[in-house]
Amino acid sequence: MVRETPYFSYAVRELPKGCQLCVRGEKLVLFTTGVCPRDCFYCPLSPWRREDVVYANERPVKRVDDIIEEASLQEAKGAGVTGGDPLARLDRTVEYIKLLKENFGEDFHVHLYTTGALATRKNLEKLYDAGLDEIRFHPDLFNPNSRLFKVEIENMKNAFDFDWDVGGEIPSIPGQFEGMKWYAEFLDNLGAKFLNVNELEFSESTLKTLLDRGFQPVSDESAAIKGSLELGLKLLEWGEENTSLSYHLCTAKLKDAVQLRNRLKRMAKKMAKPYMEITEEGTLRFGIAEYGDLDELYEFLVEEAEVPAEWLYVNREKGRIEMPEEVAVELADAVEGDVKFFIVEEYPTWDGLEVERIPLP
Ligand SMILES: C[S@@+](CC[C@H](N)C(=O)[O-])C[C@H]1O[C@@H](n2cnc3c(N)ncnc32)[C@H](O)[C@@H]1O
Ligand code: SF4
Repeated sequence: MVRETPYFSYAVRELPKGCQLCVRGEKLVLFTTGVCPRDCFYCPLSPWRREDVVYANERPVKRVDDIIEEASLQEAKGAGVTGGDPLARLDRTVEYIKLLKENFGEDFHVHLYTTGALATRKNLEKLYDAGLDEIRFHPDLFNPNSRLFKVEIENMKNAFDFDWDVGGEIPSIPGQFEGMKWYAEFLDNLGAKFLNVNELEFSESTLKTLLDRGFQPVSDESAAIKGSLELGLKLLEWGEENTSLSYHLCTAKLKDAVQLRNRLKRMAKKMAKPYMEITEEGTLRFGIAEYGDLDELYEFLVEEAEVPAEWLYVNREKGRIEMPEEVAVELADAVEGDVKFFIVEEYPTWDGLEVERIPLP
């Protein structure tokens, strides 16, 4: 039976270990390069992420310590190594896997996504020796006449010489059932453990291409593509009968509502300053005051408005003074002039993305 998980996704048999940690927000997302030998029409990466850049979650990585710091803040129990194709910068990827294992121990679970184009036996051996626990292949399945597809499929066979979990991970593309079935059978015959299927989503950079190809979003509020989820479910039903693989159909809703929220909540506990409230969604909520001269504003708030200094934090980078929500509400009522007060909600992430701003009268 295909079962619905508590995370708005669907599964047949056991969830891969990498997914079990990811849905709980316990996986660091380690993007080791945007470089990739492929050019999938559905590639979600923005143009600046297609470059040779490194990120740990949303944090740009300048030094290896940035990776350790981010993983510690998140209290991560593992990492998903992604890209691009992490094998396009193999030495860097190997170095980071070793670093994580050295700092957080052997049990820190690391899985990696790859096209397979560069998965020679020698390269896989380096990843295995670094401690990689799980590898997921995404070959050019929807372009089966390409030269790369043949190389990727050949290379995948090398992965079965090592004692780690091997699986596939592909998007569910409406109209491509035959290809997806073929891949499930191929994996099953090789002795793979699982096939993960992702509900297809558009991103800013692919919306036009997907619309031109006749795909439609499921609604105005969602990035998911119509028919992808249903096709994924059909594959899971077929796969349960015809293969012995485990399947996980990862939905757009899981990524937004569960995985991201759980990761944010873990981060929020570490990032929240005393005057910030952690919301149900894992965002940080607090009050702010904005005014041209922050020093003048600070002096006014402490001396004239008699706000205890320990309730205030001058954030020069963002040009504002931060405080508890209730204090901002009271001050907005009492203070006249050009000072502007707001309640804001931000992600507890490195970039502190603002998701809500309520002006106070
Ligand atoms: C974002 S990629 C990262 C690793 C690598 N770039 C790749 O494509 O395999 C991870 C997985 O996302 C899936 N994916 C790629 N494009 C997608 C899209 N537009 N919507 C949903 N899933 C997608 C693929 O199944 C892929 O294995
Ligand atoms: S393999 Fe991944 S990164 Fe590479 S083009 Fe395809 S979706 Fe983009």
